Amino acid sequence: MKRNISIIGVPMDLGQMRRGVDMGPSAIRYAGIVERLENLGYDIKDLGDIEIGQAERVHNNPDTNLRNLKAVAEASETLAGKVNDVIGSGDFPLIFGGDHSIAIGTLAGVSPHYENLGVIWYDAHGDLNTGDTSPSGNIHGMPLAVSLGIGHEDLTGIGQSSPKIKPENIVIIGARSLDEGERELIKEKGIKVYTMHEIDRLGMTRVMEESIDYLKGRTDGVHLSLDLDGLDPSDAPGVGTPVLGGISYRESHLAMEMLEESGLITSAEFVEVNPILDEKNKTATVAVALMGSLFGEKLL
Ligand SMILES: NC(=[NH2+])NCCC[C@H](N)C(=O)O
Ligand SMILES: [Mn+2]
Ligand SMILES: [Mn+2]
Repeated sequence: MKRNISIIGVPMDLGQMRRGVDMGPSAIRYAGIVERLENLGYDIKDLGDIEIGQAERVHNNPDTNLRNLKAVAEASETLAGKVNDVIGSGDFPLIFGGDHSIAIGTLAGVSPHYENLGVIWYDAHGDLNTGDTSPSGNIHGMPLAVSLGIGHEDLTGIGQSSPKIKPENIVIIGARSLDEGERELIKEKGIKVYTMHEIDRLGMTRVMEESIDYLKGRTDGVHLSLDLDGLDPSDAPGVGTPVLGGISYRESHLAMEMLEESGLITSAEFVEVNPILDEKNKTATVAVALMGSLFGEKLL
């Protein structure tokens, strides 16, 4: 892992309807992320939060089924530029959400730097909806589709080119809630998914070994997009769309440690921490602990 990390906070809550997820970046900082990483010997630059337009927090647009499209698209463009600059400067970009719609901007900023960008999508959901398939109109359920070049052009058109990633370079881990259109897309594109079924059956060790092996051979950089709702709600209660039966805290630590050992990860984001829904900042604290493991924290 690179020794210099630049942090970008994205207080985005327009990709979904629950208030409070815009306070995620503050909660993660309050839980001590900077000191935690500095203690591991990293040089941290906290670039602060990007500004989110509060413009039209509205009802759904019936033509597109995309809530707050304009404001989400603008923030994504800004984030893409910042992430692009961070990688250009040689630093490791570490992004704090905010809801998962921010991955549209993150991946738009990361992708120009790699021929074959890999993505690990650690999430209860596929986030593979479009306006046509989404049951909610919430853009946080769409970023992975957008990054594949599927969806509204105001979103797929962000950054320098589209698509940002190829379907064969994606691994989804922790899925247990997929909409019909998402299931179809996964089959059509042959996206590799480890659902909770595989995690139960194979164990997290094997899931991560296989994921790492799979991505190692075909990618020249791997982005980790970790939605805290990938974890079980008992370990990460402060999320807007919790789904029972998730990945445990322990399994998640193991996953982060194995990623660290692999040396594969070149950028990362931690999203969907919602302090209003949380219990004493537990979810932000879990996020910080997982980042500790991802960046090499060891007991002995
Ligand atoms: N990033 C997330 N938490 N996404 C949840 C998405 C839920 C549902 N699939 C939807 O499209 O609305
Ligand atoms: Mn999710
Ligand atoms: Mn998600």
